[in-house]
Amino acid sequence: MCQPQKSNGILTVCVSGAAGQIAYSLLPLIARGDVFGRDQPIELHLLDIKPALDALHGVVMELHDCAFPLVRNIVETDDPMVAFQHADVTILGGSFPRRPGMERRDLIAKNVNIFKAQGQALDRVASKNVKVVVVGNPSNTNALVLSHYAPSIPKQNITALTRLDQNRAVGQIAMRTGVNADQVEGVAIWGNHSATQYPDVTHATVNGEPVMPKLGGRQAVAEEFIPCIQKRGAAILKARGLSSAMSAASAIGDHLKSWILGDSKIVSMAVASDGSYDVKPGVYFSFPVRCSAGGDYEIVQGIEMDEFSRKYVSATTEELFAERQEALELCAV
Ligand SMILES: NC(=O)c1ccc[n+]([C@@H]2O[C@H](COP(=O)([O-])OP(=O)(O)OC[C@H]3O[C@@H](n4cnc5c(N)ncnc54)[C@H](O)[C@@H]3O)[C@@H](O)[C@H]2O)c1
Ligand SMILES: O=C(O)C[C@H](O)C(=O)O
Repeated sequence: MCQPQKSNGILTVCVSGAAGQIAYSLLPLIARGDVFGRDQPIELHLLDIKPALDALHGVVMELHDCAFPLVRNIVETDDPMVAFQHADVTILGGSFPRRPGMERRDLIAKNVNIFKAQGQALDRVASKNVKVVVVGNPSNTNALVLSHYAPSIPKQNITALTRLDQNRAVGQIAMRTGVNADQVEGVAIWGNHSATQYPDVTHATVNGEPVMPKLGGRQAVAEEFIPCIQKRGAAILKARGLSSAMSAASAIGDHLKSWILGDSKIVSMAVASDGSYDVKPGVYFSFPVRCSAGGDYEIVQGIEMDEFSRKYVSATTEELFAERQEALELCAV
């Protein structure tokens, strides 16, 4: 069950980047009750930057036109202090996009400023029990910066989205083996939401049978399946001319539903590393987690990791610590 901070039982859900394309697919899912439950009334706090406020107002007009019974109030603003006020759940999609010629460091620099300001605002006005999912890229490192500037919010309440990568892996397995997606189990995403992520199928099954041979064995998985998932975002961008939005929104809904309402299945989320699987504390790293109702989760322990998997986990860990170093240097400026 959700535990709204407000005594009237209304859950305050903040969406940043609310005039953007992910929000356009996500807001109806939330407003209809598909994420937090069909009996959970909500107040929407929609945040975007000043130049996008007219577009945001158009989105709000459409939300009114949908006449969703669960939506009790809508706030539209360009001020994070207003948007995060009493927020129970915050979805952070607003970020600076990569432009041609930008180096990764430039992208991190632009986003450090955004997530610094948002972290400080969250720290001051959000519920101390707020649940945050960072979506804007580079999402794991943006989550780290946010957490750095929001010391009063427990680190475990801040997460970044890798459920899209998990869903992509499940979708590919289902397609390649000719089954429905719900017949696939045990896929895990490790590390960064980037091309170094490790979509791990070493323990995955289809109808209870190991997936690896069905995908053609380790070499085929290494040469075809893993790169397909790692580069799926770029492939969609190339095909659509826009980055993924419907699938991202659907994955955000899945992430929050598992986290807030609990899930009998193991799912992947980027969470604060705690030394599990030799990933030192200090980064937001995607692990397989088990979510219990009410917003608690734990990193699943004891998953056997062979040499094949260790190599990938080590590469994505290295990338995240390099991003951390760059971000913290920029924070110190
Ligand atoms: N983690 C994932 O799995 C995943 C998947 C897909 C997309 N993404 C990322 O999610 C982000 C949003 O994607 P989109 O397709 O909705 O982008 P979009 O460009 O359509 O929308 C982004 C919105 O954010 C707003 N914005 C920019 N700076 C802001 C700020 N400081 N505060 C509030 N709002 C701000 C923009 O005005 C815009 O309306 C991008 O960074 C994208 O790369 C992540
Ligand atoms: O927006 C992007 O760069 C791609 C996005 O993160 C995705 O995985 O689709």
